[in-house]
Amino acid sequence: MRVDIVTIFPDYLSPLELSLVGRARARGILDVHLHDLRQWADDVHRSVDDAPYGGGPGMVMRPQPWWAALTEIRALGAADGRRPRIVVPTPVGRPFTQAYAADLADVPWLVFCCGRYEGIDARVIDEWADDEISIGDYVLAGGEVATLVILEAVTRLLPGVVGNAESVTDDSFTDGLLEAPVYTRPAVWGDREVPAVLRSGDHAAIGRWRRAEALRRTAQRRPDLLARQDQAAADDGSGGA
Ligand SMILES: O[C@H]1NC=Nc2ccccc21
Repeated sequence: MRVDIVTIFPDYLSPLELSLVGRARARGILDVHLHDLRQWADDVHRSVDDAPYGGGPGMVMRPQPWWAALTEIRALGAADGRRPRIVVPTPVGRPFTQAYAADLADVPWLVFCCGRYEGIDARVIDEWADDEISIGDYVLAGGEVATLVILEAVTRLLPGVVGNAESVTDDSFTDGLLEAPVYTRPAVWGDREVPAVLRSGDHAAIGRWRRAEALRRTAQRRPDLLARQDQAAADDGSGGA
């Protein structure tokens, strides 16, 4: 997978050199290219923002640098007919979910546009954005952190990135439930003991315990996920969660 990221703060993306994504890059599974938006700004001050029409607080990112940047990046694929899927992380986007990550993991070339200020001129979004994605209902200062979140979730789904393929399929949200609690040695820590069933060696009982804990946790913390499960079950006629 090729990923291009356009930002006015390239250093903000340096975590992509570390850990899971860093290893995927070192192994050639992911090919990341960072671009400083300012290199395309057409004025001597390299300005990327301006006052919003209609007034209001803050500044808006100008169309010209984005248009030039995305035109040049898209042209990289012209020779061999490749076209990127252009993603704009934004608070007004579609919610990012595990299913959305799985969708993006199948795309050979992603381009992330990191907005700052009050956002990017709407004409850029209208013309160029294939996806507008929100990572949650809270306010960040820009799209860089959201791009890191989206890229980590997508990268771990790429073949060969996560050693134990099972840990990708049975983690939270993949089966629609929150994961059960996890434990490791020692068996007793202070006055707290690991649930005996997990040390019983009875894998059927362990599976039942984990499922019950996942359902209990999900009902307690994310009843919305259970409702989604029940609706999905109703749609395909099978039993509830
Ligand atoms: O405000 C944030 N909420 C959710 N997603 C975002 C993506 C880019 C910029 C800002 C946000």
